[in-house]
Amino acid sequence: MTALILNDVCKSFGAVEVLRDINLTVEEGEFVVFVGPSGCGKSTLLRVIAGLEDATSGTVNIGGDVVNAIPPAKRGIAMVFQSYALYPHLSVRDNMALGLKQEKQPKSEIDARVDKATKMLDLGKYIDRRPADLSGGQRQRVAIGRAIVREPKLFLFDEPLSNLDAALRMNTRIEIAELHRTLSASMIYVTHDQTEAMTLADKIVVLRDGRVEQVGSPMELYNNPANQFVAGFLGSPAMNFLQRAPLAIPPGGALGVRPEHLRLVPGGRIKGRVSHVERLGGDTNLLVHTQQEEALTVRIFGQDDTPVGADIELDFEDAHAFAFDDQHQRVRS
Ligand SMILES: Nc1ncnc2c1ncn2[C@@H]1O[C@H](COP(=O)(O)OP(=O)(O)OP(=O)(O)O)[C@@H](O)[C@H]1O
Repeated sequence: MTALILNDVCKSFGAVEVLRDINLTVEEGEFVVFVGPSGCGKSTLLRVIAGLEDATSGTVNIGGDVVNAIPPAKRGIAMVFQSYALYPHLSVRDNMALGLKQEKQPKSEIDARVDKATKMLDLGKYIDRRPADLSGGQRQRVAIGRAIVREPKLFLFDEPLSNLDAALRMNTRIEIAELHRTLSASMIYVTHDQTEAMTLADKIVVLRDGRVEQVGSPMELYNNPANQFVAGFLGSPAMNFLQRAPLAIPPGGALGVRPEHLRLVPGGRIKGRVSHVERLGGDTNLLVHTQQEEALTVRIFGQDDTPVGADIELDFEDAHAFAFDDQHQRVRS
């Protein structure tokens, strides 16, 4: 059974079109990430799937049923928000159990599901605490636990890690990936963080201005971007785009080369001067001002002692370069 099918979903707020003709399928057990810049419509799309917003047109099909007219609580989904949305006066246990109590599930069933989620998320020590007595990461685990006990057909995550610091974000990201493996559940996850998208997704949906730019596995999008926007959005440091390139490109177009594909090579086709160096320990990023008056980034694996101001020569394998036309679409040779 397919977990979700969106057919021509549009959403406007008044005269403002926020989502345009979204078509998308999420297979059973798939982890799908919506990614895109701020304001592109990621959260609105998730809220339309959840039923927190109505689609202006188009259909939302969850687990085989068109749910446009069905309220959120009856859609078989569970949502985890950035803000946790826990009840402050309830304990961890009661926060997790509340939805099941409202569904009038028998007490033995509620206890069994809450115990299972508590073990899965290692929340045993905190079970009687209130949210105010938990860290941000623990609160988010409770919010995830509350979703798990519902045993939904589809999990929806709206930037769940945004309020956590970097180390905790990474740990919680790994926990979410493990959870997905354990539960084999269908999950949709919204983020503007491309690392989360790349590491968690079976399938990434890149959105821009309310439209789907490209859908594919992380490596498909990385290795085979359909256009300049996707090419520049995924990858850190971002892909370089050269207008005055050492290879033939369409008039008004650009040549994309990822920073890790540029090499310092005596006699290389690109000549420039190092304007800044970022030494990250494991990697070194050189910012280079080329003789063609373009700026680019070179990523060198490991430590490198090239100083600021050095004149350097760079090159890349032609197979690693992407050509884009003046409409920013990929040109395949
Ligand atoms: N209730 C609303 N009324 C009017 N406009 C809205 C409403 N909700 C969202 N928008 C607009 O819709 C657009 C998409 O917003 P949305 O929150 O879905 O973007 P997003 O991609 O999730 O952004 P972010 O990453 O910043 O959270 C924005 O321009 C926003 O201002």
